[in-house]
Amino acid sequence: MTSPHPDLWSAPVAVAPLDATVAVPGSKSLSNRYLALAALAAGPSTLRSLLVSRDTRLMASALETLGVQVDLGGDAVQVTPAALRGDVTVDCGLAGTVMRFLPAVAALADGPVRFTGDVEALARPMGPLLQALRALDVRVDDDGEPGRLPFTVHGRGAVRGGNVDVDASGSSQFVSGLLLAAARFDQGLTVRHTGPTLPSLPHIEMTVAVLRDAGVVVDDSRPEIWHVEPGAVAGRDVQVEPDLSNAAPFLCAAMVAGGTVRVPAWPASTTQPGGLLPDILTRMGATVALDGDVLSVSGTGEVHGVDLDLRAAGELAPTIAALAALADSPTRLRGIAHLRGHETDRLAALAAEITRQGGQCEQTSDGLVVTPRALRGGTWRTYADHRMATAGALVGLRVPGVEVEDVATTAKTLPGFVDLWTGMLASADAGHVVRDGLTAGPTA
Ligand SMILES: O=C(O)C1=C[C@@H](OP(=O)(O)O)[C@@H](O)[C@H](O)C1
Ligand SMILES: C=C(OP(=O)(O)O)C(=O)O
Repeated sequence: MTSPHPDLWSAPVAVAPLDATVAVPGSKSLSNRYLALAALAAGPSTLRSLLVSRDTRLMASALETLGVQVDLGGDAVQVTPAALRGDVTVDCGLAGTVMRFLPAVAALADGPVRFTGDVEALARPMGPLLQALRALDVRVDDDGEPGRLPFTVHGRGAVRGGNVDVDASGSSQFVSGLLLAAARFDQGLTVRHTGPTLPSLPHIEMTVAVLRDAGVVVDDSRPEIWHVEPGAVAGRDVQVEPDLSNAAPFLCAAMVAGGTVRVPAWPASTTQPGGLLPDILTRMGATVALDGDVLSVSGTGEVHGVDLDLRAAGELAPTIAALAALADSPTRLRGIAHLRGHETDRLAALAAEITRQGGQCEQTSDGLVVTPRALRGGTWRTYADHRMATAGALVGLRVPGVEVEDVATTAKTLPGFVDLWTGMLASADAGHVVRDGLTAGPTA
């Protein structure tokens, strides 16, 4: 869609019920875990259907900078581990999975590793992770404001490990980032969460599952305590699941426009928080069915409000909030105070943009209340946040005149978003699968 303003994308309005099958590229969270772990493994890995997006390219480049060989070309990504070298700089961009997963890896390098990132990344919380590393006798220098990017981790080739406390109420990634490297610490590691709330538990369970699949022994039998035994990480040949959080706006499109959207290769079981979508969307009025490995969501255009604790799946909040703005009753989203430290302050951003369209959306201490109102269209700002962009596209399906600012920000996790979205609107299925052609290897 063209817009009179070069930085604005005119979100297309749905003019007929949808009938589309959309192949969503690989999971960002799984892709970056597999990459980081493959770099620490005892042998090479083959990663199939890995997501190729800004966040995974940043991870791959960072690992290459540290001396690991990562071949992103071809049908499958090959990773050949090596001794990690220091005296390098890692660009984290805006990727939480890079800025939180690689500091503990960098502690195993043979010299200083400086971490930098986008200007928006400088606001994201890092303190509890850096404190935990210091408690493990890893030297970390603040190169700017304490507890934020940029900082330098002084790798010494080895980390003692042992026990460490971390307050992960700001991000589950602090726990995941410690656990991912822990098998390579001399004594392994026991991590205990000390904060008042723990967001995104499925993402921690994902870390544990990925470690176990690589032969690492993890004890997670005690609540909010994880123990990783020291030992070798096995190189692996893995198939990456599609990104279920990125599937969310497409599935929600069927609810807004009416009709059906199908996503193939839906996993039978998953640690991705998007696994909660069938239940959430059913509560909001969708008809959801799993036929083999194809998830289909059908809607009538009628959407119901919900009262939802999204603590486990905060990543879904922008999509659900946009959907809620088009509902027939109010929605309350709870348990997501930590979204204030995501790509942007997502609670403020969602409240501002829904309000700018004529809607009503108020922040609470730990979430949002969305009260549906007739929307009028207008500029939808995105604040460098990929999920704000896809949320704007969803609103635009129903509301004429929504102009999404910097839709290119979707490249963080879904570079083919605009083509997939317009392909979904153009498709009258007949077995045709809308895909982006960017993912390494087959997606379905
Ligand atoms: O570990 C991961 O892959 C992620 C964990 C979550 O982070 P928070 O716990 O900071 O919300 C999630 O929101 C993010 O998109 C990905
Ligand atoms: C919070 C997110 O990303 P990150 O991995 O950068 O934290 C997200 O993708 O919604």
